[in-house]
Amino acid sequence: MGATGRLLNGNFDLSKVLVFAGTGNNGGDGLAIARMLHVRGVDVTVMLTGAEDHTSTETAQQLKILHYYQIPVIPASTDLTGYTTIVDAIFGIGLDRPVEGKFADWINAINASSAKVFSVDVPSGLNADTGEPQGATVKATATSSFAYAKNGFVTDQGKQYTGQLYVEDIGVYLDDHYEG
Ligand SMILES: NC(=O)C1=CN([C@@H]2O[C@H](COP(=O)(O)OP(=O)(O)OC[C@H]3O[C@@H](n4cnc5c(N)ncnc54)[C@H](O)[C@@H]3O)[C@@H](O)[C@H]2O)[C@@H](O)CC1
Ligand SMILES: [K+]
Repeated sequence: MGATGRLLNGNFDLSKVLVFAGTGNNGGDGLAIARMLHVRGVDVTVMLTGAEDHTSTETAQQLKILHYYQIPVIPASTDLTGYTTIVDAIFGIGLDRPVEGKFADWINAINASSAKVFSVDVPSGLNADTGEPQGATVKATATSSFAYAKNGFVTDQGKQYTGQLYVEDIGVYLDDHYEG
């Protein structure tokens, strides 16, 4: 079952969903989830942490598709009133420095909201290798991790951030190798 399936499994109130997306590929995964929820009739809004013309190639492609579907894409904000589920797609394994400033404000707002939080690949702000928070870090209700459970998710500290952990098969494995 993919990440979207975890959201559709009945444990999340999907009356009004917010996808909080970064401009890297983790955000792109969030945008793909937004589209899949939209085509299933879910009311979904996307908040983007940066400018639309400063996204990764994959994320730019996903944005184009969202615009085709007329899914609302608005600037990131700390006003999260009314959302029943928040999909956290700000940072994944590309986190490379502590989370500060407006990113910390957004993550603190996500943690303070009454919505359930579903993290894409990694709870944003968590160092996936060590399980240590790098500044403000999302505390998820559940996390769908792609391909394998990161080392940091099995530490006592890491588990406090991932919530229920799912591992999604995306067709890549740790022992993949090529013989040529
Ligand atoms: N690598 C792979 O094989 C795959 C990656 N995928 C997705 O791609 C993600 C990784 O994507 P990326 O490498 O684009 O990285 P991310 O999307 O995790 O984040 C990278 C962006 O965040 C910025 N950033 C990092 N730390 C920051 C901080 N503390 N404050 C502000 N900005 C910060 C970086 O400058 C960069 O712009 C994975 O977590 C996963 O969701 C999946 O789509 C499947 C395959
Ligand atoms: K994330």
